[in-house]
Amino acid sequence: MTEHLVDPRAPRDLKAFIAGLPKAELHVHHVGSASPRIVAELAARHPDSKVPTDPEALVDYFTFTDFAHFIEVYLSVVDLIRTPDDVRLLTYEVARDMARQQVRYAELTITPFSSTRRGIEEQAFMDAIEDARKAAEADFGTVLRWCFDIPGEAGLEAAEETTRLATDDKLRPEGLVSFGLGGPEIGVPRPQFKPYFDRAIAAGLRSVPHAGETTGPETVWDALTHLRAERIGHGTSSAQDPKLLAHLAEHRIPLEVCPTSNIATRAVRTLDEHPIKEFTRAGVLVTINSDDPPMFGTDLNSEYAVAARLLDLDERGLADLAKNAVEASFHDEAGKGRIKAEIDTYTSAWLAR
Ligand SMILES: O=C(O)c1cccc(C(=O)CC[C@H]2O[C@@H](n3cnc4c(=O)[nH]cnc43)[C@H](O)[C@@H]2O)c1
Ligand SMILES: [Zn+2]
Repeated sequence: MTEHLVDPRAPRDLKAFIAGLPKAELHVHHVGSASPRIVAELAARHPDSKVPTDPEALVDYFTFTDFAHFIEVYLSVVDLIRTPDDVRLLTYEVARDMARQQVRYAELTITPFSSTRRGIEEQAFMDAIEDARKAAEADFGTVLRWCFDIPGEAGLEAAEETTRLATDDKLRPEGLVSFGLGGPEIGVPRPQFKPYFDRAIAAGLRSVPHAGETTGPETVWDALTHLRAERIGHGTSSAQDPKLLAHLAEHRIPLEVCPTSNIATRAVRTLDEHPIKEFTRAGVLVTINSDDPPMFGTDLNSEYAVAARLLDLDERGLADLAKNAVEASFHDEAGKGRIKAEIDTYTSAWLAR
């Protein structure tokens, strides 16, 4: 599956290099990572769902007219996750798919509000993700960490619930490192979430809201000013504001760039028009991510191949890109050092062949 998804325009050797390159992923959604294999298994458990299980039909189902349509389809897949065992299966199998792509570390964005409001008991939800996290690390060697995000469109009730789940000492899972804000941006101003981000940050979580995916650069400024963002999810429209690009570069605020996602949700018209090159030219730290890979017909390896083409990168350039993600992650310093050393060893061995 991974092989045919890699950008067919990337030189063949570069594809093989990417496939073996140790990687970290910082922007990837839990439910949005459910592969056709996982969706089929969940749908078999809950046959009343309208989500097709046939992979051919899924390709059509995962073709979006706009961002609102994407969220509608996304929530129909959320409806397939009904029990703690569904949560565990999804999480563990997503880690298996990541390990196949040599992902050593991933921060998975989870929306606990969507699950608890659908009736999954909160402690059982936390136990399921933690159980899967530990099993995935033991079985596949992939380290998982969590970002709990507020589904902004669901309002302040969702913000309150997400903050409570993320900061309650008894509930808060060990793997939780960050706090986010997802869903549509239009009509969902960032500043209203300041009190919730303040509480999450006070509890030791890092701030990583989505911003500038479907609205302009002012949303990115809001995320920086009001939500004290340490990284920006997407930040695509930052390219429209040179002062903002300079600020991101100066303050080393990384962007979590997800090129194919931006095309699939029609935030950007074509890959060739994607502003990633403007980001690197301005000195902004760019990380490459897949967002909701099966829904967008991609995977992390394909996104690296896209980046190689758009940024004209060779193997060393790709290795630097992979190291950017490790550097921008919230992994501990020892863990970061191990993955960066592995990237260097792999790259040197590849180039010495
Ligand atoms: O769960 C609900 O009942 C609910 C009610 C109202 C609104 C929502 C949402 O807006 C959920 C959004 C959902 O989308 C996830 N997501 C996945 N990919 C992206 C992305 O590229 N940009 C923004 N959000 C994204 C997000 O994590 C939320 O889980 C839910
Ligand atoms: Zn996202």
